[in-house]
Amino acid sequence: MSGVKPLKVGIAGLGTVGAGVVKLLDANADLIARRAGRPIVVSAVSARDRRRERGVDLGRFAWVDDATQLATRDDVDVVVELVGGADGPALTLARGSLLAHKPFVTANKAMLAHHGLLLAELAEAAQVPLKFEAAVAGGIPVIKGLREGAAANELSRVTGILNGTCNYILTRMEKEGLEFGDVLADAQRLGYAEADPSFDIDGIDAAHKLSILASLAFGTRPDFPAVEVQGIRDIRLADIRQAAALGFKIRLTGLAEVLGDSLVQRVHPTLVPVGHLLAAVEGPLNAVMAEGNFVGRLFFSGRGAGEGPTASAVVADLIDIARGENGPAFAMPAMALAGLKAAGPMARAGRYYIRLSVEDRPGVLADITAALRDAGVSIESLIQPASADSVALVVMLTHHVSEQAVQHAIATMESLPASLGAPLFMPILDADA
Ligand SMILES: NC(=O)C1=CN([C@@H]2O[C@H](COP(=O)(O)OP(=O)(O)OC[C@H]3O[C@@H](n4cnc5c(N)ncnc54)[C@H](O)[C@@H]3O)[C@@H](O)[C@H]2O)C=CC1
Ligand SMILES: N[C@@H](CC=O)C(=O)O
Ligand code: NA
Repeated sequence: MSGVKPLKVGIAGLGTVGAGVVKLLDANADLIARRAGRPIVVSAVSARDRRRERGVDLGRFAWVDDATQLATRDDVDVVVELVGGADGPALTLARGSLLAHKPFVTANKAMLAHHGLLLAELAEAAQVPLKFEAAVAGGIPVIKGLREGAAANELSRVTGILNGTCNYILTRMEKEGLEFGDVLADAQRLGYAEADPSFDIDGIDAAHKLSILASLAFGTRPDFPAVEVQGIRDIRLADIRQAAALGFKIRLTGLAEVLGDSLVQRVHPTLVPVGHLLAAVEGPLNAVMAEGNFVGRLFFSGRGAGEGPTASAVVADLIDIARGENGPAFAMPAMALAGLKAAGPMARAGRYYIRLSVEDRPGVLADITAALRDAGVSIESLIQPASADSVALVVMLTHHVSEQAVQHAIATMESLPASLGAPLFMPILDADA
């Protein structure tokens, strides 16, 4: 491909994803050049520690101590940000690159969830692409799928498993009978977890991604603060076993849908019927389901975290840029994105799983059932799994009720003298949802 100008890439961040991008560009260089119409080469890199062993030869690239300088270097045509963090150097680099009219690629969902609208506006003003396929569901081409493949459809709902770390933890608990804390370190070692893993396990990472998906799907401004979030920290092995006995798996799901003139955005551990597509999503896999008014149901699945899959998505964006593609970041021009009010938590209804720990003594079950009756929550089944010592676990599945009623019953149950901590509740996904 002599005579063709290569696309010169500056990479900030050489951790799991950054090193993966260098390896992939090396390994598939010829194929990528044929598909992109020109070679894609790394010209300059920046990271915190120059000497760290990363399994790649960095001697060929210019080393830049201050990553934000990549934005203005003549040997950089496109900037790839793989540092992380909603603000700080990542945001400075993003703004600097777009203001310098350089295409910008990022895997940073935290930054996009907080500043996506601003960055989209800057990209449009500069008429350069802002690309972030890696930011949602790692290697799965779901951004492209919604932004381009489903662009002709009105989308009514997006549901998904959006965090590989949580899915990996829940699956290993389920298959190996391990407790939550036993598995987290493995997820970190395998490169799935965020630098601060509480972003994963507390559902914040999934919420970042959900707010990006909602914007793409519904033509709304990314609204991360409006996402209602609960993570998996309180899920015990006993919940997973009980759910399995009742025909469910526990998955951390994200749901976004437009209800009238308001937007539901929610991340919550959920009971998924074993026959449902999302129940088969295991380990670090992610999945996204979207409903279009002409295409029907779309189901995307694949690896949502880790070096190879995430690098694959970053390089796909670079190939688009090398080809000259430059569509709007969030499927329509930033100024056309609407602001929808958040649907209140009390607008919801469905079936729920409730688990509480109580002192094992006479009269407690009667108090629990009274709390449910007074709140108007009707119970489909109540189970008291065998438990040790003087602590009893009580597990209930409700009939279809309002979440407001469930929350009311839970508040009463928590205040009972025999209560041993905050009850856990999880929505149950409908089999055909
Ligand atoms: N690991 C994964 O599976 C996925 C990660 N992401 C996102 O990709 C980004 C990078 O993630 P990882 O590679 O996992 O993180 P990491 O922690 O492995 O790597 C971060 C890199 O940034 C460098 N860095 C930190 N501060 C810097 C600064 N001021 N200037 C220059 N370099 C700096 C570090 O030295 C390191 O090389 C994050 O935004 C993350 O949310 C997205 C999808 C999947
Ligand atoms: N920490 C994230 C990485 C990918 O986005 C996850 O576990 O999904
Ligand atoms: Na993706």
